[in-house]
Amino acid sequence: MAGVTAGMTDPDRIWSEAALRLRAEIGEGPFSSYIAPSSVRLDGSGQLVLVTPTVYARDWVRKNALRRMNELWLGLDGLSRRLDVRCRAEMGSAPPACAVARGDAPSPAAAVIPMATVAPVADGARAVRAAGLQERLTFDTFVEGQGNAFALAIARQAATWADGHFNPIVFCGPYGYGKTHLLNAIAWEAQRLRPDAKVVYLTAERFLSTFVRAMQDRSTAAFKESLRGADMLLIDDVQFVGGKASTQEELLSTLTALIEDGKRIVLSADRPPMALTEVEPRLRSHLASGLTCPVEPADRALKLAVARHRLEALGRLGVVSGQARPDVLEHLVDRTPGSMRELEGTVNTLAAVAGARLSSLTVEEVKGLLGAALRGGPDRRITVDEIQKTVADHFSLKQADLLSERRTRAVARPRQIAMWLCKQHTTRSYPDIGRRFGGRDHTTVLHGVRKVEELMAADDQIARDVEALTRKLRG
Ligand SMILES: Nc1ncnc2c1ncn2[C@@H]1O[C@H](COP(=O)(O)OP(=O)(O)OP(=O)(O)O)[C@@H](O)[C@H]1O
Repeated sequence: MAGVTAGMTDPDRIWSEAALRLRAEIGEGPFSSYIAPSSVRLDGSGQLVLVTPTVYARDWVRKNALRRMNELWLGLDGLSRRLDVRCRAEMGSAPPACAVARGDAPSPAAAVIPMATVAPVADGARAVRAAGLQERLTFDTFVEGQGNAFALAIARQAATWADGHFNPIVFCGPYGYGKTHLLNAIAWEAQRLRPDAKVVYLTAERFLSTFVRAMQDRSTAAFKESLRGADMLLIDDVQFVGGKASTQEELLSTLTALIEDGKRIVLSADRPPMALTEVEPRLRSHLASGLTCPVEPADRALKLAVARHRLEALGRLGVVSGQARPDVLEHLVDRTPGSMRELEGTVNTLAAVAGARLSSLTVEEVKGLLGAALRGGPDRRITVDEIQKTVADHFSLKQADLLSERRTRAVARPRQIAMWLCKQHTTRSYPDIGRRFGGRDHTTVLHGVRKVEELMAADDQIARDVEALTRKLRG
């Protein structure tokens, strides 16, 4: 995990690193067929795009690698940009990303990202370890506040491998307030303190998909071995194993084996373990047997501190210069409803539009620059009901259609969009959203949210619908 620079901005370097990891994960065959012949470029609107040689390759990437590629990219990119994928015929003669993203004049001679120089594939163990860890998420970048002070203290302690470590430690709390950040920070720090230890971080979804693939390939022994050799195992969003009996069983036996061997387990979930009703009781009680550590939603003071911190980090990367005025920061925070994730989005947008002018910007100018992005008032809460009504109205449906069993695309797609909006604009968990959509399972919601994320990158009409709905909801 060592040797990678935190918060890079040069698309060349980000892509070399992201591609290296992707190659280790998807294997040499698909990588050399679909990814290696592709290059990262900027389109006319400043969007970073992976350009594939053919339509077939584009569709393959979209279906099999885009999501993961974006996770890897986001983990490395100091500007939190996302990658789209298009085929060469759709792009015309867009310039290579490296020149434009740095703000240089686009140079026709600038090379596309040289895939041939991607370093050799990492060994399997390293790939498991590094998969999904984000360079930016360390203790240095985590801001302490009232709602997270206890969690931060426990996380720091866990990272030191101190004796008396509760096993497992479960960080729990609503979406977007720093659980993933803490798990990443623990993993980086623990690995820094004991470079020879095997620190394994993965999301529960990754646990699930890797396990399912291992069952299909009849390679579960290798899967078990890769996890059971861990000195510290961190699993993020553990609620997502709910409902899958064999995966839960596998997780339970992994946890028991590691705990018996005195290895460290750190998990995160959107609720306290005993409230994870979709998780099998034996696993649930194992999860609850260590220390449950809440990560509370941030108050205004913490949000202000995080916004300031983020702008300072962007300043160090040369994206902005100077500091924002305190009233500008307050305006930003008060007009950005939702979690830290939404706040980071607004801060990034401000940084991108303000650049060198940041310190001189007034609230009025920020309103002018970010108008549409900042319409949410300080006390405005968007509800699931409101989202359902707005979406139904937008697509000329009835609210009841969204809650019904109907699966035709004309109903299913708006339903998925409504689910995605609920995840973005409310603090409700996946199971909670599922219940509000006619008692659907949380995996259906997760699938819907993912689908919309994929479609937004691939389908302009969906992106426009989502944008229009977001505008309507923000009022
Ligand atoms: N205290 C904090 N200091 C700095 N950044 C923070 C803090 N809390 C959250 N963030 C940032 O907010 C974003 C969302 O946080 P994170 O992904 O850790 O949330 P989460 O609780 O894991 O959400 P989910 O349940 O969806 O996984 C991240 O980019 C993270 O760096």
